[in-house]
Amino acid sequence: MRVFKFGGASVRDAESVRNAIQIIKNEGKGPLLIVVSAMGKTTNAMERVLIEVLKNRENARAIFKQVIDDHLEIVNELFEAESHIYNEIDMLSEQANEIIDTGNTGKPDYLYDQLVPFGELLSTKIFSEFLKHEGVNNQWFDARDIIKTDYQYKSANVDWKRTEIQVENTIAQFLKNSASPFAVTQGFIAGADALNPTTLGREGSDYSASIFAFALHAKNVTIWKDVPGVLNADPKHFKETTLLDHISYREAIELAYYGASVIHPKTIQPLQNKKIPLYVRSFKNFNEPGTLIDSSSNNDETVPSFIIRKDQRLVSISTRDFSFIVEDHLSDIFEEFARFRVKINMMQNSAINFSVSVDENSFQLNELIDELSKRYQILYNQGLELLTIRHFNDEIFKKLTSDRKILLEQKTRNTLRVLMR
Ligand SMILES: Nc1ncnc2c1ncn2[C@@H]1O[C@H](COP(=O)(O)OP(=O)(O)O)[C@@H](O)[C@H]1O
Ligand SMILES: N[C@@H](CC(=O)OP(=O)(O)O)C(=O)O
Repeated sequence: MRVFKFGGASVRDAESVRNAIQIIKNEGKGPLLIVVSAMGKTTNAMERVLIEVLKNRENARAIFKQVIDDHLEIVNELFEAESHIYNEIDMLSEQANEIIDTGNTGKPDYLYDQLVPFGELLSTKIFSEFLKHEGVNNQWFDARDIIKTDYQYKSANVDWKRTEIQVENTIAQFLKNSASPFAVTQGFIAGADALNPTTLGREGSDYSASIFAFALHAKNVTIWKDVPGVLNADPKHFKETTLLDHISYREAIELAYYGASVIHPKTIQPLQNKKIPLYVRSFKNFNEPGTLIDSSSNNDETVPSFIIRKDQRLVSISTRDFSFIVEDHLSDIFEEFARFRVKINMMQNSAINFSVSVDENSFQLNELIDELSKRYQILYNQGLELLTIRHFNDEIFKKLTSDRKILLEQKTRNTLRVLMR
């Protein structure tokens, strides 16, 4: 049993959908679960719909209509006019419009999880139908009924026991018994119960693929990307990059955690727990082997890797009365970060000061700072970059930081991190 995951870029238009189907046909045999994200930038558009539902319903309807029109444009290129897919899209459109019309009473995060999943529902209906159209019979599954979570809307936590039971009773049974063992489902979306859908956090479809693989005891997982595999740096920031053809789970989880956005950071743990290999491969050059991630760490240290997080804010939190920053203060400060859900990318403390680097666009950052300002003196620097180098050497470090002003620096045996202007 294998799992494939196609992200937004790999299904962003009719040609990409055709290409993805070609990959499935090329790679051949089932049993195969195919996890698909929303097409292109649909999730961003659905987030705009949500913002407007809370402000101006007419605008919300107009933005959602554009989402539907964009999907219909793709459908028109893929299917004949009498295809059943048009009814499916009408049905989804009606359901979403009903939420748009009635749904601004709940809390925003709850409403988010009601509405934003329509991106994935639309893409998977189209994908599954076109796969059939191209001769690969398959079954569509609604991940909201299968991946079970708690009620933490927008970044729900998986309930592994319930999820394993649901996967076994649905997708696993189907894949074991079907003459054409191909299943299609959504990434990113899940459900707390039958009436309350949830989502796993932005870009969470890689994680979905790994949850399904865990529950299915899959032989391996392949995530198809617009890059040749995991590179030693993001090609959007670095001109010259090297493919990491084989790295360990440990190396992959570190790279993802520091911000190598090619893999969602939560993806690795479930796979590592069951020793399921993960392949990251190019959907453009789908005959290339890409990157293999498994238990072997033999090649981890051969190439230095670079990760840049832009738009960082360094927040310095000091006691007002010159008392030491000790455990009481730290636990108070961490509690506030957790309450406002602001993620710390780097931290350092001194006698009376605790400094953290956070993403400038963290959702409730200003609210957090207002709260902390009631008890501490807060200073900050904006417009910074956080550079992480795995397996660094002095020459590389000097080259990348020579003309920069460094505000914070941390070094461990394998990792060097600098926050700089
Ligand atoms: N170390 C890295 N290696 C490869 N790609 C990286 C790396 N770091 C960041 N990326 C970026 O990740 C992108 C692919 O991930 P993403 O856009 O999330 O895929 P999808 O949404 O299709 O699943 C690439 O286009 C690339 O710019
Ligand atoms: N569609 C969701 C989930 C996801 O993972 O998408 P992608 O695989 O395109 O990053 C998002 O954009 O956040």
